[in-house]
Amino acid sequence: MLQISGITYRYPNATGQQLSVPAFSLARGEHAVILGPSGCGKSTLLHLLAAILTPQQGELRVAGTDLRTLSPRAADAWRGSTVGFLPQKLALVPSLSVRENVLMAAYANGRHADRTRADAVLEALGLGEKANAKPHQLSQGQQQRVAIARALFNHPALLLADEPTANLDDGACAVAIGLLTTQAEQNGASLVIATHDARVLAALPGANLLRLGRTATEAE
Ligand SMILES: Nc1ncnc2c1ncn2[C@@H]1O[C@H](COP(=O)(O)OP(=O)(O)OP(=O)(O)O)[C@@H](O)[C@H]1O
Repeated sequence: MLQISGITYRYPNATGQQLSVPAFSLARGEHAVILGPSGCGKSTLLHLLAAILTPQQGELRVAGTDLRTLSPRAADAWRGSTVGFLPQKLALVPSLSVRENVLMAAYANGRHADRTRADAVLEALGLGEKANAKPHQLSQGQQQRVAIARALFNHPALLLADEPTANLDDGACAVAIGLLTTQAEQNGASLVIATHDARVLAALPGANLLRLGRTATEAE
């Protein structure tokens, strides 16, 4: 599903260190956790895996596609059919209903807005009653579930989650990780979570670990 070999990335005009990612691979249906301190490049790596950014060096294959070979247009099409993204800031549109927020995944990829599928995904996430509500009428946890529904809408092979447990208490953290793993499994997707939250590791003992920016303390 995912093969990384010797990739590096530096933002244009950036003065800081470039991101260097160790060799890593992930089989279909497996889970991975990208770990590391703030600023080490976890979000940047998720953007590389989603073909939003392109590495300057190295090999990066996701779901059989060599991401470096994609034109920007082909990358957009590939992302729409292959990747579900759960951003740290959920980016729900306040003026749209919960159902319409989920359907945005279809609009964004030029697909048919399948209301029945949107409602089925919302139902599976326990939000069947909330389809017509606006995001501000939902709790934080419910809003995150809407964003998970939106990420799953296009049947992605790869589900990427950026700091999904930031600002959650222990109970909500366990619920969020349980939801992500269950939904990834039910949808046949591989799950990659970027985090600096040790609770995620504890909740996913079988996950493959990819450590970035290892500090001396962590290395001990
Ligand atoms: N668009 C950008 N242009 C230039 N530099 C950037 C850009 N985005 C991020 N960076 C820099 O790249 C480095 C990695 O940032 P990134 O957001 O990937 O880290 P992170 O590990 O996800 O951090 P956090 O845990 O705080 O979210 C940081 O030094 C950051 O300042």
